[in-house]
Amino acid sequence: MLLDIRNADAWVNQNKIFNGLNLQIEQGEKIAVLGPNGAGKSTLLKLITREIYPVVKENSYIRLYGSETINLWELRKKIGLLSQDLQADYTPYCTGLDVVLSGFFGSVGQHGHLQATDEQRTQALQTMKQLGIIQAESIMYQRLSTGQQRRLLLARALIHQPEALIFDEPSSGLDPGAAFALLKQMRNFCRPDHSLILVTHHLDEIIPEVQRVVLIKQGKIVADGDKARILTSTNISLLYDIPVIVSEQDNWYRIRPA
Ligand SMILES: Nc1ncnc2c1ncn2[C@@H]1O[C@H](COP(=O)(O)OP(=O)(O)OP(=O)(O)O)[C@@H](O)[C@H]1O
Repeated sequence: MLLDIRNADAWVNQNKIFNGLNLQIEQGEKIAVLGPNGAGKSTLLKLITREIYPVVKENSYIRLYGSETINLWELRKKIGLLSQDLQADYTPYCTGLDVVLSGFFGSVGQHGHLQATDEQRTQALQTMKQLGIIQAESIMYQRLSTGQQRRLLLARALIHQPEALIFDEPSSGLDPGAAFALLKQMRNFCRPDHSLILVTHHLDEIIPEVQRVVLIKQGKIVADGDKARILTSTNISLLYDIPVIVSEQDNWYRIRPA
């Protein structure tokens, strides 16, 4: 099992975000997580990436790959992460190529004494070409646009061939061409043994490979199950407290005002 959260409480500063949270995700599952602003989606991802720890109490745990104490570096090898927070926290003083190479080391920015091999550099440059960001090879991160930074972080998330992708609003700041390239990368990644956890506000970036949808509101999972069963106009209207119409075509979903 990729993730097993049992009866977890979690606080962010003075705010209790989760109270007895339960969520299980099998290896190979592709899931989307939806919910209004402030619902707790990013906090959930931080519990998975160990940026936040749950309250220690009886009969409560978070297991990743079957372990409550998985080594952080092991975890980073297995996971490709892309989020707003990572983008904001990323150290400004490194080149585009360094950003992508840092994915091999699970580091943010400098990778200390670890030197990238020629093979890793070739691979990084190849991925940058595929994502249309090769021109940023020698440019400092801080001098790039939001969308360019995001493309680099996408390349960073994929470069070490992780088993699972954890993406928090990945298309934010991307132009349509880059957003479509992102969807293509996600689809290519979705082999049967690979897992995807996609937090999004955009139904149209829930790729057909996603089979399960989890709805979160005010720190509670209010619906969880098969995509077609969960992504209905009624459920999404209730989730966001506005009347919407959800439509589906060829396993792609769209939302519009009712
Ligand atoms: N640094 C912080 N200090 C205190 N409370 C915080 C902090 N960061 C987030 N929160 C609170 O935690 C709750 C959950 O936030 P979280 O970022 O997980 O929501 P989200 O569902 O990802 O929202 P969004 O769609 O806006 O990204 C919110 O109510 C927010 O006020």
